[in-house]
Amino acid sequence: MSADTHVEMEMADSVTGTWESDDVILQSVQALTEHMKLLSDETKSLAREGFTLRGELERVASQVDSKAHNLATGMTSSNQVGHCRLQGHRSLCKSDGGGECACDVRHRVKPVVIDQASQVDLDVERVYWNAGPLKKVENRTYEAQKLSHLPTRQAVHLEFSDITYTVKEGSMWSRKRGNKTILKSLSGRFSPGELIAIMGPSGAGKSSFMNALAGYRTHSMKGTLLVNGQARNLRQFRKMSCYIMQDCNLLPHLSVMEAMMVSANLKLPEKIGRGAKKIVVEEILSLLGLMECAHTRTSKLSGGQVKRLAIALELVNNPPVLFFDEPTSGLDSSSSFQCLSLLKSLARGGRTVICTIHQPSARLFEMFDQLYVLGEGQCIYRGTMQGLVPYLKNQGLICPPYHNPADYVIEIASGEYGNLIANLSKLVDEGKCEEFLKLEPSPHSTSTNSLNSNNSLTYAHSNGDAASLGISMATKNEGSITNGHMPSGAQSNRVTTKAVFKEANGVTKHSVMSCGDLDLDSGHFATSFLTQFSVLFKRAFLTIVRDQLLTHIRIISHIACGLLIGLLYLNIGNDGSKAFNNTGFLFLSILFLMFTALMPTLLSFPLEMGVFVRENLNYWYSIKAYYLAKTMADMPFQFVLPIFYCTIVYWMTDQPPEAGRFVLFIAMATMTSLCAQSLGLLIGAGSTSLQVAVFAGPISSIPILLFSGYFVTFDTIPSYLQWISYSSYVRYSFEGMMLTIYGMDRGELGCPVNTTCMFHTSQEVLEALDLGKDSKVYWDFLIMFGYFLVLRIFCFVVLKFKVRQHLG
Ligand SMILES: Nc1ncnc2c1ncn2[C@@H]1O[C@H](COP(=O)(O)OP(=O)(O)OP(=O)(O)O)[C@@H](O)[C@H]1O
Repeated sequence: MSADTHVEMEMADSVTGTWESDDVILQSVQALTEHMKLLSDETKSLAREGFTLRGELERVASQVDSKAHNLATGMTSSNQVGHCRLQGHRSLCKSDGGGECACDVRHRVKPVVIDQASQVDLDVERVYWNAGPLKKVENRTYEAQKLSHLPTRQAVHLEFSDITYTVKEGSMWSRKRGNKTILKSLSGRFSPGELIAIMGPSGAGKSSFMNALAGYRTHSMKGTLLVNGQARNLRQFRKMSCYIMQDCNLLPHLSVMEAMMVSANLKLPEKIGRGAKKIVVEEILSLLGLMECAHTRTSKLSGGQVKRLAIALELVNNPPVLFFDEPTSGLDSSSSFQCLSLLKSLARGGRTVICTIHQPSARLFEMFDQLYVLGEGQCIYRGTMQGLVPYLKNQGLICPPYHNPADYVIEIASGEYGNLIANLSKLVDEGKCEEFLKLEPSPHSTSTNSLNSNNSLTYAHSNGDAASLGISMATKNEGSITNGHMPSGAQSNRVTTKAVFKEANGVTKHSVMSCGDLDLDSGHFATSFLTQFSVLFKRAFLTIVRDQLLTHIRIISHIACGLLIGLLYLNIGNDGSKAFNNTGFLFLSILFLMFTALMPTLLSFPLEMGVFVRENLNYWYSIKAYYLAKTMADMPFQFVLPIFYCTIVYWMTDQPPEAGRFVLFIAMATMTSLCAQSLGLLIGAGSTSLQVAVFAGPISSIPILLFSGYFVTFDTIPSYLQWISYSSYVRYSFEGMMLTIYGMDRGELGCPVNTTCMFHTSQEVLEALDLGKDSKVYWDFLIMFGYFLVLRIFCFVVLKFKVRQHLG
């Protein structure tokens, strides 16, 4: 194949052509086969030498052996190795084993100039798919690296030095209050394309370290953190990275596809159409094995699926840096393996993948490329997974045979072999680990290896290949980003453009994003405030409609309790002998409306807080957009439900049959409900847990009810406590309702024959409850509206505070 070949594919569904053998590919396959055999021999000899994990190595050796054999067998049938001559152009399609070949072409690929070396690499990859025996091997790892429709991103190198994190210890009032240093002068470098594990015993500082790297603990953190050679800009960095927490908080009432579309609509630029976003979403879902449950509600997913969905949600905008806090926690060994395989393939795609891990099994441990081992907040080893055992051996710490090296290093970090942490940390500082920093091929990484033009075994991420994996790598070959410096503005776009063309040149990579679609360098959100609001409003509305607790039970209870209360106080509204009962009915109605608005909010909002914090920290949207959407989406229900209730009870209890009074009654009821819900939001946002919220909600209602003027009239309240009465919104609600029913010159009340009536006029009822002539319904309404606004503003401030707290 000559250099500078032009390749073009036409848009078509399925086309056939003539199959041709290709000597270049045959040569490449032969070379690859030799390498696989070599690898197999090396693995076998390692196993023979009694290297740790003997069984595992032998298994790998036999697998490599059989793959090499299969490949060699596939090669003997020359018609399976070659090119499809299609519509006058050479293309890379499947052979049917005979002279015909078929091609499923879905996209137009612009003509691109390709060089011979990269074409050889690509052809070899094709052979993996075309050669009969190998085609049967499902290789999700390989697939995971592609993510061809994701926006292209620049790879990110993280470099940190002298990271120190100190917290205040002891209570605020204690004399013994002092500082505790959790992270002690940590330095290192994390590169793209590698799966990095932060390991250490419990309390070693893994989470604190990752928080510091991710930018979630910045106030008490000291040290330098460079992103592609430049000081980290926190806003930019948060936009280009994502943090997947241990507890994957998801909204339970959305399906997997709906949740993904919300993510796509918020994280991808607005100019990208819905169809294109759907392609991105479907690609990620099928890659992560979630396509089968695309229409399943997230509450019905298994633990492993929840983890994968949490990853999928963040992958939408293809962040080049991924942080995972204990990604395997709560998963069985098989799901843990799958989860780490996925992370590894994401790393192989050019991403920088960093996870904390407690104590991985030998099988999981082997999957990591780089380790950063912590003990008491100090680094005791940093280097490759393979380098750990030799390094420790150099220090006189010999890992016993058949012992998991991960367990061994954790035992060392826990002090089981004496207090070695200070010494080991000193050795790391002296650079004794440096020789173990270089990544060497591991038996498990065969799927990510490819042949370069020199036919030497290299990692996929070590040259331009990474561009075809969705992330453009900052390597020596990349012109202006030679030194790992992140280019800005046009320069950045140029690099991305190059990557996109490389994709086109590649096999079937067609990013639906055009270059420059993603403005990574700005610290702004991907979408405008209006888009954020509309996406979040739709999501919140859908969630409320589907939420049985919040909506279905509330609708039923408003109707059922309305009927029950209506029957209990049937036809008493105009009876002068039952005026006290009628005031009881009004107060009971307020109580009912108050608690039916307060309790569901208290129960649901703290659970939603986790989702909000995660999404906000991962830079999906602004707090303002979320809060406004959440508040507005609930508004229709806050109007409709009191209308249901009031319509039933007002007429059943025979209140004055006047339209004006009826509308005012509904208005006061709605405002009561809104105030109660706002209080619920405030308590829910401010509470540290659901239990605290459920306790604090009803307790906070006690003074509000006590000072409402129903149990104790205003004049009876001691003067030094009367101010509390002004802060009780129920006081205004009750007063407003009383004035609505008995005020506005209602006149005489009915008095049945042969009955002694305590009250003959409505004015007498109002005076009995200290509701003087100067009380006005509209004032009560306005004060409640002000109360509602103040509570909502407080809630917003609390939400902001909570996010700040997380940012440390
Ligand atoms: N805000 C804080 N105030 C006081 N101590 C803290 C604070 N945050 C963390 N620590 C302490 O710092 C140490 C490291 O905590 P960290 O959560 O980072 O450990 P870890 O290695 O992630 O532990 P685990 O594996 O158990 O989650 C612990 O001893 C913890 O108690």
